Amino acid sequence: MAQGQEEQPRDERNPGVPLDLGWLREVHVNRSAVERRAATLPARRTVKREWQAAWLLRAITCLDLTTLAGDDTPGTVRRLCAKARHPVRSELLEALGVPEERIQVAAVCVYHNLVSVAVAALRGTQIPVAAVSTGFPAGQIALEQKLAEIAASVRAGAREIDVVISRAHVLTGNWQALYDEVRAFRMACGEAHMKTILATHELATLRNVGMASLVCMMAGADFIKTSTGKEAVNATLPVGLVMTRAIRDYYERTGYRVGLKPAGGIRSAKTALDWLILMKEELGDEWLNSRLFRIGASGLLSDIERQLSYFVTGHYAAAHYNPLV
Ligand SMILES: O=C[C@H](O)COP(=O)(O)O
Repeated sequence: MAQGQEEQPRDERNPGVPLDLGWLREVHVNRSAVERRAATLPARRTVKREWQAAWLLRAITCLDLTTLAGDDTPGTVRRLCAKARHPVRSELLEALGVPEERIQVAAVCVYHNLVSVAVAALRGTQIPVAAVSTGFPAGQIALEQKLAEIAASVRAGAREIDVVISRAHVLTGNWQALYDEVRAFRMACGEAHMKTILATHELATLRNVGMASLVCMMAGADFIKTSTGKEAVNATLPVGLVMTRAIRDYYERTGYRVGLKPAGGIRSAKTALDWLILMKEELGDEWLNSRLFRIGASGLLSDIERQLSYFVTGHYAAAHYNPLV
């Protein structure tokens, strides 16, 4: 944080700052150093067995429980919302001594046409609905349509909006265009929190990932998110490392904390723990909560529940006992 700058109150949103091209020019990424560090992260800090259940429950509270499939129906969204209300079987929580009301997912994430179904299904809970808007996943529609999608999602009750950036702005180095686009998204979101999806695998270089991360934060992103889940490669630790370093840099210079959301292909409890370790190592305990960390996943919860069951009973439950979420 710049000298003399006030500490950001914990709940204050990042308002964004003017685009600073000089700052972007300072971004350098040494790919092999990043890959080396990312490879050692999981090994550096294995979670002790007695803490594993607590870490897994923490991962659930940071989970954006997601369904983003072509065959989504109101019925599948309602089932997902029922799971969001009770992500872990009562008897497991009881055995772990954790009150049921303490464990809820962070959000339910759906396509924007299904927002109203999810909002209705989650009524009476604090769980927000997140909508993927702006021409998800490719973002290849006109800006006016993107803004209209955001507005429609907000009207339908989404309290969080996951937007995709135009990869072309990054690939052509048009940082002003990227800044203006994300700024317009943020204005359209209003009070809804905005997660900016970088689709990192389509940005060509890790330096581009670092620069795009900064531009999105300068334009007022509440979160930066790795992937849509639809790219050929989605959330990876090297990309996460570059993004957490950008978040740290942004915090040190502006005093504003921005969150990270890895998403796409995170299906095992072990991978979820790796991401928690990355956050702890790179950004500290301050970031280990749903205000600043989310995991976007459609198929992770069942493995976490399986591992919790193993922790409690000492053996894995038969497959037919595990939920299909
Ligand atoms: O934003 C979330 C992702 O689309 C989820 O991807 P996934 O289905 O690979 O877990």
